[in-house]
Amino acid sequence: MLIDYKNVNIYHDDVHILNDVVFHVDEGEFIYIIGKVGSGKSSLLKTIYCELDIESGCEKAEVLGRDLMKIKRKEIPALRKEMGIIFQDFQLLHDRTVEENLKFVLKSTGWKSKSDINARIDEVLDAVEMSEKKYSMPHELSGGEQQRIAIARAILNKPKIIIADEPTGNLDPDTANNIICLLKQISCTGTAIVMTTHNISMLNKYPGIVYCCKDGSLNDITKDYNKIDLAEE
Ligand SMILES: Nc1ncnc2c1ncn2[C@@H]1O[C@H](COP(=O)(O)OP(=O)(O)OP(=O)(O)O)[C@@H](O)[C@H]1O
Repeated sequence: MLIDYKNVNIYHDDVHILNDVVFHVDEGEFIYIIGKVGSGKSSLLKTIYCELDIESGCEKAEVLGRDLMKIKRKEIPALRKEMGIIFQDFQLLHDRTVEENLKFVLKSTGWKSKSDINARIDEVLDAVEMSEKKYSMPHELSGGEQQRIAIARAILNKPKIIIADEPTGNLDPDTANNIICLLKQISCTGTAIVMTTHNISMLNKYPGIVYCCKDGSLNDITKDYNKIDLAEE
């Protein structure tokens, strides 16, 4: 199991955000986290990549074999290296080309060989169908293209999990559709995708496991998500 949370409590300072969270992720799973604004979706994701601490006393909080209640600060970069993280606002470096954005990540995660670096960059750009934009600057790309590059960056180190916080939040419906389709294809290669979204129409189009944050709880609603009024979420 890649993520194993049992009765995890999530706080911001003293404010309780989610109670008794039970959350599991296995290889290749495609997981949506839905819920209203402020319901705790991003907070849950932040615990997974250790931006938000999990306090001791929970039953189990494991990500990629690490116990998040015991993990040390210095161990966090190695854990993050094993996951890809994608944000709504892409977060590319705007002072350099697409190729240099990708090279920067590879070099800072220990890649040394120039030929390996170049080959991996070509592979990921091909995977997201952006080979032609290798030498473009981020500002020369559309929002959807920038998100594709952010996905290329996230898969550089062949992560076991991709965490995506509203990856289609800034995109028009067609472009959003393409991005979810791309993430779905990536999940078919064995990488688990955990994604927050307000884009409920995708849930039918690209089925997956659906969790909902509501009233301080996280519930697996996969079996009945189309029976509840998702227009509210
Ligand atoms: N850094 C912070 N410090 C204190 N409280 C925070 C912090 N970040 C978020 N919160 C609070 O935690 C709650 C959950 O926020 P979170 O961002 O997880 O919600 P969300 O479901 O992701 O919302 P959205 O759909 O708007 O992204 C909100 O009440 C928010 O105000």
